[in-house]
Amino acid sequence: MAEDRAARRDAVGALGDALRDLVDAAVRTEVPIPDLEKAALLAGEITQLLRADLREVHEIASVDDPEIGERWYSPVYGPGSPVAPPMLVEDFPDEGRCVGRVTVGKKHEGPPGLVHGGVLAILLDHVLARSARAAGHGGLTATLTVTYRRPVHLGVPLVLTGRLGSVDGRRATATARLVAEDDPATTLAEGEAVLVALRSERASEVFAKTGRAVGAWTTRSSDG
Ligand SMILES: CCCCC/C=C\C/C=C\C/C=C\C/C=C\CCCC(=O)SCCNC(=O)CCNC(=O)[C@H](O)C(C)(C)COP(=O)(O)OP(=O)(O)OC[C@H]1O[C@@H](n2cnc3c(N)ncnc32)[C@H](O)[C@@H]1OP(=O)(O)O
Repeated sequence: MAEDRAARRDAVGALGDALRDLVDAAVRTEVPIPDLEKAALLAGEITQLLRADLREVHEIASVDDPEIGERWYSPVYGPGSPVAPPMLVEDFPDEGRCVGRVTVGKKHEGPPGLVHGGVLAILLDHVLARSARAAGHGGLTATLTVTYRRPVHLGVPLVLTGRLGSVDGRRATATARLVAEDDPATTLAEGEAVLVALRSERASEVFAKTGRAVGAWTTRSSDG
């Protein structure tokens, strides 16, 4: 069974890679109209193939692990998601820190040649929530403040560092910083967040439709 899931994860990741290539080509192509029309037909065939067995919207994917919050279709880091950049994240739980590495492409463009600010916000939100989660203080983002200091260019390797700040009952704070890999001294954007763990009874309500125990966003203590 474990082996089945590993094989399925490989296949999900391979499809994700292929679809991300497709999305990149789709948002950059200047081929003639008949080729666009042909591509639309071919894409429709792929859709039919995948629709043969679909989850409901609240259902958790068989490749996921909801207890630790590993999401194979996460729009931020999910290997299976065509819309994820995807960001690769390393956790340093003892230091309350995590480091994300990502290069953002054309599909996430805002101003010409620059990364969309909303996309920077989602990347910062992820490392903020994750630095707390990795240190055992998982919660939902209650507030998120983003400061955009310099334009961030497409196609440039970026490094995001999230750091857990204070913890007070179900509430934690975190800060994050975004830099270009080749210029780590210049801050491009910063994030600050308050993360609040759901009380367990509230979590049961919020995640009821998934039909599964979802531990990663919930307080595990009785401090609620
Ligand atoms: C696949 C292979 C790759 C491998 C990857 C492997 C692993 C990946 C693993 C993990 C990934 C990790 C993490 C990243 C994950 C996700 C990041 C995305 C995060 C989100 O996308 S998340 C969605 C958006 N988010 C919401 O959907 C929240 C909606 N909202 C609510 O659900 C409530 O609003 C809530 C719960 C926030 C509060 O509700 P509540 O009823 O529990 O609150 P309550 O009043 O009891 O307050 C309790 C204490 O929090 C304080 N407090 C409350 N609100 C505050 C605020 N705004 N500012 C300051 N303090 C606040 C109070 O002051 C009190 O503090 P005190 O106890 O000291 O008085």
